[in-house]
Amino acid sequence: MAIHELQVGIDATYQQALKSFHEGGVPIGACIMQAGQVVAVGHNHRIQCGSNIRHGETDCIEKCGHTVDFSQVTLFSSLTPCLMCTGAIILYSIPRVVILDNINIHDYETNLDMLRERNVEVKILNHEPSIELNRQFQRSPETRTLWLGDVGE
Ligand SMILES: O=c1cc[nH]c(=O)[nH]1
Repeated sequence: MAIHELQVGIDATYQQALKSFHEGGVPIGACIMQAGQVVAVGHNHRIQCGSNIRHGETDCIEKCGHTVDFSQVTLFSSLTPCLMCTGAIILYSIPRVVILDNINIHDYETNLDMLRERNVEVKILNHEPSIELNRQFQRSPETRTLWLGDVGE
């Protein structure tokens, strides 16, 4: 993926994370790109919809409906995918995943192993603004419980 396309994906994903944060939600965003274009964006809806399963990644996959050929896309996520999102990536045969923060999560390495075992290309960027947003949300006393509930710790 060309550098400018990568930047488009990073920006769209981070904007979704910020959007969720400004809505009072868990700040995890995602986007799906195909042939250099963003075809869907999504973010976590734990607070906004009281949802346990609309994570950034699953929300984004859901928004693709049945019209997107998942074999041609790259999914960006502002946090390493959880087990559920890893399952969805494998289920829909998404071939590439770009992760913006692999620092603020501790038990998800096995999810990355699972993706790689299925030949999913995993690119970890460690994008500072995403890391900082997640770090603050995880550490702040007002939002810590929310974070822990969402990441299943
Ligand atoms: O992968 C994850 C983990 C927690 N929350 C999300 O939105 N996505």
